[in-house]
Amino acid sequence: MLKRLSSACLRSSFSHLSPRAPASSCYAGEKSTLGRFFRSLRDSNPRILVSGRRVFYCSEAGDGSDAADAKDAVAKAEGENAAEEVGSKFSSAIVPTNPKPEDYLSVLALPLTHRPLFPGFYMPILVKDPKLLAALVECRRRQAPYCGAFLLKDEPGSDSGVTSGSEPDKNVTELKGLELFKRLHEVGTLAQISSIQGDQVILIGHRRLRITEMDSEDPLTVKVDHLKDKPYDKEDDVIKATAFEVISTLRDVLKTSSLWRDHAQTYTQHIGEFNYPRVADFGAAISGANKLHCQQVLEELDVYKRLKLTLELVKKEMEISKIQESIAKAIEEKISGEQRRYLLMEQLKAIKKELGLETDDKTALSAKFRERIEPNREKCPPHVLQVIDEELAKLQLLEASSSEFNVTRNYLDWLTALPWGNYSDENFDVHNAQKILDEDHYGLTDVKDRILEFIAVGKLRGISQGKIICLSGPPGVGKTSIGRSIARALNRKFYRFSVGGLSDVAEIKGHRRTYIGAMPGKMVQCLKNVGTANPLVLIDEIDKLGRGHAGDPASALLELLDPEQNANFLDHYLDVPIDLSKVLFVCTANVVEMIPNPLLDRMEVIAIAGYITDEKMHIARDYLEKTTRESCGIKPELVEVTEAALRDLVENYCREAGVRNLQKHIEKIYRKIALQLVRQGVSNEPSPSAAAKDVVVEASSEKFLEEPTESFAEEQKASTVESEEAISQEVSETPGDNPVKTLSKDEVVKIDNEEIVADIIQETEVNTKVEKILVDVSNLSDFVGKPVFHAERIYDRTPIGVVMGLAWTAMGGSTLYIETTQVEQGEGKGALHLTGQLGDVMKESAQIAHTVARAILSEKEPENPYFANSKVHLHVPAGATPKDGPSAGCTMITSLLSLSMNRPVKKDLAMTGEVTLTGRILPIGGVKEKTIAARRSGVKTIIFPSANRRDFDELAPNVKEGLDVHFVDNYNQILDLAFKNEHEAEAGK
Ligand SMILES: Nc1ncnc2c1ncn2[C@@H]1O[C@H](COP(=O)(O)OP(=O)(O)OP(=O)(O)O)[C@@H](O)[C@H]1O
Repeated sequence: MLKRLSSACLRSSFSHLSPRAPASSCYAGEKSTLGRFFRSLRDSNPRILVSGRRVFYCSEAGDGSDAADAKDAVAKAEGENAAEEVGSKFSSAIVPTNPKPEDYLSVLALPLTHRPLFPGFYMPILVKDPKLLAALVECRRRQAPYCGAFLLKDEPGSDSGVTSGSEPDKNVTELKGLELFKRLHEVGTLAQISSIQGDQVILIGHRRLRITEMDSEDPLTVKVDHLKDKPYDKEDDVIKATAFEVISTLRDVLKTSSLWRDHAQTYTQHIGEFNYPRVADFGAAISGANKLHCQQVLEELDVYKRLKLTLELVKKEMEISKIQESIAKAIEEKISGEQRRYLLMEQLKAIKKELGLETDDKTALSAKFRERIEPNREKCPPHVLQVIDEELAKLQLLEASSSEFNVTRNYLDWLTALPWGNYSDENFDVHNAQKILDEDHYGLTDVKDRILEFIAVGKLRGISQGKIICLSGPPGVGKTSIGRSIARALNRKFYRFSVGGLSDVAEIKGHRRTYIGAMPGKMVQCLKNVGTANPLVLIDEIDKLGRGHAGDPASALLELLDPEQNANFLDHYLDVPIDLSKVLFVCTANVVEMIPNPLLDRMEVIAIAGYITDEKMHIARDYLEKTTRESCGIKPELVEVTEAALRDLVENYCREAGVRNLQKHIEKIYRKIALQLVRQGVSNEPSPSAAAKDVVVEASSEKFLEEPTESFAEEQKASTVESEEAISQEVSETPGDNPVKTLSKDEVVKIDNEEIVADIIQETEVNTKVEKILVDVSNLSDFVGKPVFHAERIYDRTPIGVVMGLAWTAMGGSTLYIETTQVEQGEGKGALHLTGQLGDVMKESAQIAHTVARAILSEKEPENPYFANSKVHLHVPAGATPKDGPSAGCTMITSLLSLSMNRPVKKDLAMTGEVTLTGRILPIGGVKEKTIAARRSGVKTIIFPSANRRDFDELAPNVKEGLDVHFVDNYNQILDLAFKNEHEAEAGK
């Protein structure tokens, strides 16, 4: 409680108690306080201490002298005036009228919740019980202002006594009579009621009391015995030493704890005479010890023991104050460090500003934006300049910490970062472009021609207009990489973004600026990124565009791509029209049919069908192998992949339309080769011996530089000889029979050191015997494993009822079989059963085929009732792959006829074509893919619809080479081709 009392509170209390003593006098410095303290201890005999005009009163001197004696002493010491003053002070603090304190044998019991009251000390308490308060007021009025102050015991079961300063009992005021009596500690203090203000009562402790019995209940009055300290020898050394130790510890604590200083100052002015018992009480009273420990001190009547108890308390306090000091110091250091930094930063800012090195944030920002736009001011459209100027003006008016400031700053950042009117110089040199395109890609003549045409038009017009080219084809045919190559050929910057799965329009058109974290769309990001207004933008996977709830991205792309609209493309974030008409857009797709129609309508589709074996061989040899070898860091002379191995790889391992899988296999081969080479000890880094030689040269040449002495030649000679020795040592240490060039001393001196070492390194490298790694058909499986099994060609010679068809998928073309077999036969049992995950169109196509086959059979063999009486099962392997489309119509008819006529079809024959009910053959798509797939499967004869002749004729000669292709209008023609046996065929020829 004492500790918790603020010094201000105490000050006010004391100034009230001793009105004549100036408040400031209570706050003398620490030195004077301790000085008085020591003096009072040294001069412990006089009971009244006179210090200047200040008088300290000891309420209960060790020998029981009273206040009247004190008054006399003061009168003697200071004369009348001083006596008067003391008297007036006494009248306001303790009223020494009859009866004397020791006459009080029955007193009002005042419960103290926090700490006991020590004799000679003040304690303000709050009395909430109105009856008790009235009784106290009455006591004062009756000139008998004494009561007993007793510490309240903790409620049984609570542990609040263990920790000092714990929450006081909430219901102390509710304790009355016997209940209260039982809760009081037996030993307490006779307290003078100094003043009562409202419910605040100020007590001054006088002497120790012990309760003997309860006198009356409400308010509680108790009968008491007055206690005296046990007699002790004032000259006893042990007591003296203990007392001094208490004092010295107190002094140490006072040094560190300002809180204690306040307490000490306050009490030393009012405590009066210091003797040993009083020192003990003083230490306990001002310590922050737990109330039970303080009560122990109060109850102890043996002075030595009391001193010892107090010493324990103050020592503990010392430790606490040390910890407090270290905590305070650490925190202070931290805070002062931060403050110092802040202060220095502020100073730095001010200095920079003063020197004109840095302006404030806003001005610096504005200057930065202006600087950015200045070089482009002429090229920048006026409406954009106007917006920039307006925003810059707005920025100056905004508070730097406001959110709008940030929005404006970000906006300006984007606006000024765009390459307004900044175009890269285009390459209109067709030959150069052709060279670049050929450098990067084999074949792809359609794409390359289209790009060259584009350049030619640009050259004639003087400017090139943005166009949308769409490259469609199976994966891995080089759509994305040719895009990059086109950009290089045109000398435009390249930017690629994929719209696969994109469903948010904001990705393309940006968010409105008002949203938190708003960003411009992909196109604006692209322009900022590339820094030119005419880049080549590759929009990948346009056929996989998502469809989201937040608008339709396809429509947003339309605005972006359409040359009619994109001259004024409006991004939501930027909110100023951007001219995208100079941008060249290249889109890629696997399936053109999946591209939204309005988009497709604006594109120029170039189909890349896939590669045949020869093309793949070229690509592998001239492009993939080269780049992979370089990326693996392998020198060409160290490895050889034979033609046969490469062909084996292409035909048996990588049979897909594109070359991505082939690329992966080649990478696999080269990775393994790299490992083998490293194991053999070949690396591109200099060998350790070469490194050692480097060191020798470095050391010697440094020496030459540092010490250009007269005897330079000799030194050079000497050091070179050294290096020569080192070199021959190194080289001779290398294993094997490498010929080592031994240099004579004269030679060495003549030639520059570096040259020698370079020569030797080169020679050792050349002479290092590295076995060239050969990848052949025989060891190909060591590098890429066994060839994967391809089920594409199931039959070497198709049995009856089985015919090979040609199909088109997003992965390229492929061959497939149509199989039919008879399930059962009987009068009128004719039916068709279909399996093989066929789509609706294919099912219908099968029904048509059944009908047409029946019609043809009845025409060819009128007496054959096969279809009328047989249930036929038609299956298209592989059963797990969904299939659809009408192009297998003619294959199905052929298969059904083969079954019904019990004749196999011609060997190595494949066909494709939609059939009508009347037997006419309609055109199909994917001629190139299908032809390539047929070649892959070893087909010799292909039947295509006549309408596809043009498509076939356009194919490269190497694709067509060696194929016997027939074009048909009517199914009857197929019948002739398919079932003509070999002899007939040869006779026909
Ligand atoms: N004609 C070619 N000449 C040289 N390299 C080629 C050729 N075609 C493809 N490549 C190489 O094949 C790899 C795969 O090509 P790319 O990634 O461009 O395929 P893609 O058609 O875009 O596939 P996807 O549709 O899956 O995106 C690239 O490393 C590319 O260089």
